[in-house]
Amino acid sequence: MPKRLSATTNDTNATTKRPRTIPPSITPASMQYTLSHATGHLIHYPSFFSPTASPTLFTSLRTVLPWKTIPITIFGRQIDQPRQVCFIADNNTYYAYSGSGKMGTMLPDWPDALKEIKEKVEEVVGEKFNSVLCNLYRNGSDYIGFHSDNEKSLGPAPTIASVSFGASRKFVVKPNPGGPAREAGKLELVLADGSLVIMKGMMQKYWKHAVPKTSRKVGERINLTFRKVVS
Ligand SMILES: O=C(O)CCC(=O)C(=O)O
Ligand SMILES: [Fe+2]
Repeated sequence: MPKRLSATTNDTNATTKRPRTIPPSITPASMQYTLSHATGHLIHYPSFFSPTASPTLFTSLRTVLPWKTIPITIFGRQIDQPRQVCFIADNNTYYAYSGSGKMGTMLPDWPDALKEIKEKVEEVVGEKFNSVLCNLYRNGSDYIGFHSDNEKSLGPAPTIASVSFGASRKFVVKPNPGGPAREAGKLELVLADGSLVIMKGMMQKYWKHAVPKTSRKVGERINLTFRKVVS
């Protein structure tokens, strides 16, 4: 019998068989999820940035970052991504994902707000990042479909730190059908303003994640995914 999702907060250790939705009202310092057979690891800090710091950071990132609608090529066809993005990285660091083409930094220097966030995140993660892929979800129609951030350039077990500002959106994690975690359930989190999610270990190999569309009337959301491109 495979082990199911186990969720560990600061003082509880719970195992569940059903998909879990963690409402944003439950805000311990961190919630850790070991995703079946230790095939992946997800740590959720529902309120990593304070409610006073987050709106200022949102405004700064919304203004300073060069948001773009970037077409991707899927099966030879070009389509616009259903959100705006931008990529900021150290010089000579390049990244490409599912048909995006090779991207270099879209600004010559890291903006102060981004530098401040990166340093705070690096401190808790205990690793350094050299790039960030930023997403702007303009409303509930913007989304990111199920995918893994499993590009070779990130190495075999990448650590990705994902920070969210603005509107709360659902973040869904599910196991790959053929993988060792296939019998585990879905995990659903609500990623609120100021939250941090760290994904590491075999997360990108055996699991997929998504931010689905919503018919709820939601405002803008900015998400930053800090990454370390290794090759
Ligand atoms: O918006 C999010 O929370 C997830 C973004 C994401 O998965 C990605 O950029 O790879
Ligand atoms: Fe992702």
